[in-house]
Amino acid sequence: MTTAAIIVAAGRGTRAGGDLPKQWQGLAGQPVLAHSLATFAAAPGIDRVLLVIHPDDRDRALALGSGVELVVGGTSRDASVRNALEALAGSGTSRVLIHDGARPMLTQGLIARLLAALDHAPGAAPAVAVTDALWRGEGGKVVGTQDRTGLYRAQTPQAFHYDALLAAHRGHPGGAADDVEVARAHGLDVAIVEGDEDNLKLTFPGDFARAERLLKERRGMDIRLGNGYDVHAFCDGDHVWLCGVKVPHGKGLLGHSDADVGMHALTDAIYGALALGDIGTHFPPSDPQWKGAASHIFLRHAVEMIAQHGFKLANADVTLICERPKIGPHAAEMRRVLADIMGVDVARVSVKATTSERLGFTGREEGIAAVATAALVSA
Ligand SMILES: Nc1ccn([C@@H]2O[C@H](COP(=O)(O)OP(=O)(O)OP(=O)(O)O)[C@@H](O)[C@H]2O)c(=O)n1
Ligand SMILES: C[C@](O)(CO)[C@H](O)COP(=O)(O)O
Repeated sequence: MTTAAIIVAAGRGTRAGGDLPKQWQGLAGQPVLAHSLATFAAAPGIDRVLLVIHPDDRDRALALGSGVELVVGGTSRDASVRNALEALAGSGTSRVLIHDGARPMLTQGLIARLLAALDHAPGAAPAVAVTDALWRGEGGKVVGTQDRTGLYRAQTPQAFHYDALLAAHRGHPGGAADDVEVARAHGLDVAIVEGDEDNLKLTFPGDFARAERLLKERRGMDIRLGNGYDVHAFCDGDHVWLCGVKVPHGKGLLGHSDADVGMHALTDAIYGALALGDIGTHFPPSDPQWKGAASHIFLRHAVEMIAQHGFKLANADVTLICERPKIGPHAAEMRRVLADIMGVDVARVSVKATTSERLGFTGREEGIAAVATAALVSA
């Protein structure tokens, strides 16, 4: 039995506003769509995932990574679903789950309930019973009440036997609100499965804040720790750059960039906490544009990555290892500069130093080493 998930994401999200269609806007550090894609990708019983996109969004969709099959959508939701169903024709698909890309909060539990329900019905869809009183309104006044008995709020994913839903779509004139409407027009029974109050559809701008709150609650506290280590050799010169501060010294530090060993270690600690490689991954030394570059460019990039991945910096600790120059007189300024670049309170940034008791390359004053730790917490 082959089961495909179809995520419809070809709409323009006009009611939600924003610079991008709602399904491509950021939510907890990722595009909205990435949340439901990840849930389907990890769900037992789901064999394929098709993402239905607007032609303008192809590059964004490709950037989501491999494993997702792209289908171009139509000018209405039901046309978008139909395109994906047709793309599956002849593939041996037996069951399909149709999901709004604008509903990032779906759970594997809901997917499992729907698949189980398909054993007993050609269609199954989640819904939440209406619990509030219902009114009719006119001109800002209540003009009547509506019996709420037997009323439900429809959600997605909506699950069907594939052949039956394809036939239903082929026979439908268009204009349906959802696939349950299309299926019922074709005479299919659709079982109501317990929905999830949190499985909201992002429709208006305010819905993003609610989804963000719910996702944070669901994830709980996530803590990431990274370490960084760097060494630069001394060369001729009259100053060194350490943690963003120009320190007068009888030698300079040799490096492709400004050789700020402390800032490099800190930058690598942040990349490490996010499992994003190191400075060389993002700013290859083979690339001449980074020759002599100020290291705050690297640190700023790493800090941008923190926010993009849904974290914030809890604290950072840098230790410089050298006999000279003496760091103590500059440590407060170094902390201030680093905190400023990272946009955090200076109390969250520590810079300290140690000698290596004249042992090793730092003891022989051949160079300076630095180690750093960065702790990130979910934002
Ligand atoms: N031509 C369309 C229209 C809608 N959808 C998708 O259907 C889902 C539910 O639709 P809705 O919330 O109405 O999204 P939009 O049409 O994008 O929103 P709006 O009506 O505010 O423009 C969304 O994931 C949307 O991307 C689609 O794939 N193709
Ligand atoms: C399919 C749906 O999500 C069910 O609630 C909904 O009908 C689609 O969104 P729209 O706002 O009605 O276009």
